[in-house]
Amino acid sequence: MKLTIIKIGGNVVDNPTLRENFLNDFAQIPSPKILVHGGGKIATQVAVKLDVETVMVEGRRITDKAMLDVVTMVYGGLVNKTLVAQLQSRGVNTIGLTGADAGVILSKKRPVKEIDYGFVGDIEKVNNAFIDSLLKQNLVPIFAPLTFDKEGNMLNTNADTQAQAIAVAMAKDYEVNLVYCFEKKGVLTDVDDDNSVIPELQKPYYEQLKTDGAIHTGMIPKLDNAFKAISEGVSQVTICHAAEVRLAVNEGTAGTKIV
Ligand SMILES: Nc1ncnc2c1ncn2[C@@H]1O[C@H](COP(=O)(O)OP(=O)(O)O)[C@@H](O)[C@H]1O
Ligand SMILES: CC(=O)N[C@@H](CCC(=O)OP(=O)(O)O)C(=O)O
Repeated sequence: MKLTIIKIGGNVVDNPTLRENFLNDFAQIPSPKILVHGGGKIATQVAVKLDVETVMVEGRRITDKAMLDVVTMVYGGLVNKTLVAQLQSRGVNTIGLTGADAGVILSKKRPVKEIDYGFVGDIEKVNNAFIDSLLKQNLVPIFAPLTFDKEGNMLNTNADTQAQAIAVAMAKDYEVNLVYCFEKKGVLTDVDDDNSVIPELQKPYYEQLKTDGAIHTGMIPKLDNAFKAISEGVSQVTICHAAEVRLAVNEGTAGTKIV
């Protein structure tokens, strides 16, 4: 059986037009389906208001106790519950979850090496049977990028990684189609030119573009996760513009396909 897993990033969540159109499209995608959201941009804005400094290293947020409080409020509360309500109004029976709810995504606090990331979690286990039980009740799970550990901590977890881990876990029982939606038309050879979409991306070309500096910043962890998903049993992985999500899901003709 097919399962569609869509990830949306902070630039989509934070843009009213993009978000509204995306939610209309998401509502039309056949179930079973899962939504994973980010929200890094909103967390940074709220942190400014609360006088908490944002530090990012290689696309990951250094999460001290004050920042953990911010991301728990923003991802687990504001963003997650707003998306739940907005999809409910479109007739989609959503249930919003962090990884701590029902113990669905267990993590380990990232060990301190050269860098102390603070309360950042590396995923150890996804309870795919629990997620499956939600899907079998015709619910649509919406995951916030938060996990938990056995010591009672909430942990901040990159949303691209969370989507990959959920997709890999669900691939045991489903033919999973994982779609990363963001604000560009796909993986580009020139990041400033939306007409330079790479239709199909293989690992060697990715490595070359990375070396050349054409692929950088947030696209690197996204692609590392995309290739991991494909190598661990996910049937299809696409990176595309949020406005093209239905094309990507229904026709497989939008954005960049990872092969
Ligand atoms: N070759 C590339 N093609 C497209 N985007 C790229 C590329 N290289 C770097 N990027 C950057 O990666 C960003 C996407 O990563 P990120 O900001 O983490 O997305 P999200 O928040 O949606 O997960 C784009 O906004 C773009 O600035
Ligand atoms: C550990 C870590 O970096 N977590 C991310 C989680 C949010 C996220 O991934 O949001 P986007 O998809 O919008 O980038 C962060 O706090 O920024």
